[in-house]
Amino acid sequence: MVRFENVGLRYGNGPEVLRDVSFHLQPGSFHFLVGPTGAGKSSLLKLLYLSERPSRGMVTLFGQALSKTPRSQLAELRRKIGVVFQDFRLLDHMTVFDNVALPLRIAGTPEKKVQEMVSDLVAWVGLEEKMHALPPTLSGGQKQLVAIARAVITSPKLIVADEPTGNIDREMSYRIMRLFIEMNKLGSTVVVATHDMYLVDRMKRPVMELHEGKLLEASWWLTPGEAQEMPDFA
Ligand SMILES: Nc1ncnc2c1ncn2[C@@H]1O[C@H](COP(=O)(O)OP(=O)(O)OP(=O)(O)O)[C@@H](O)[C@H]1O
Repeated sequence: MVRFENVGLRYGNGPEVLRDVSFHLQPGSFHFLVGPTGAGKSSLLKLLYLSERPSRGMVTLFGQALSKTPRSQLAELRRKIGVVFQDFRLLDHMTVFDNVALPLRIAGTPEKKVQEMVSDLVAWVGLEEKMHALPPTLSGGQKQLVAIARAVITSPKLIVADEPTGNIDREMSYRIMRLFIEMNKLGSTVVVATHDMYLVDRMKRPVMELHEGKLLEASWWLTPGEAQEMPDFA
């Protein structure tokens, strides 16, 4: 599903912020990505959602080596990846419904199907009553639920979340993490970068740890089958 081999990343002429990063994610797996501020978590995620290209080494996504993928085909790969950011990145002048519908409309989905899928998904994240609200009228947690709905509306194979529960209270953080678990149980591979070690400890999912741009040995791994059997929280 995802393979990194001796990957390095530098911005411009700066120092390498990721060094010799190698790992393999199986389809349907769930991983936390942790490490101190500046360790390179966001940078690693940018490589995963194709916003940066590695300076060296090899990244393979969905069986396709990125170095051999022409730029024109990157958009197609990106459509298989759902991304969630700490700061939501919603369009404030568009309703909850229209924000969530955006990826479908860009893909040319027939409007009747859009209406059906978006209504179902907004209800699934628990925001039925806010369907026609504008993002600035929502709480931070509610905005994140909208951002997650938008990220998963196309059933992406890979979901990447960068600090999705930063600045969000504990109860809402659990609700958000449950949505990622649900998506994982439906087959998406999920990677969540976080500082919230309490959440990591309670969820007992495999952890990848970065330190000064190096990936430390992962302590343990779950097969996708084992992952399906896991309780949501310990
Ligand atoms: N666009 C950029 N240009 C230059 N340097 C960058 C850029 N983005 C990140 N860096 C540098 O790369 C290093 C890793 O940053 P990154 O944001 O990936 O770390 P992080 O682990 O996500 O940190 P945090 O937990 O604070 O979000 C840092 O030294 C940072 O200053």
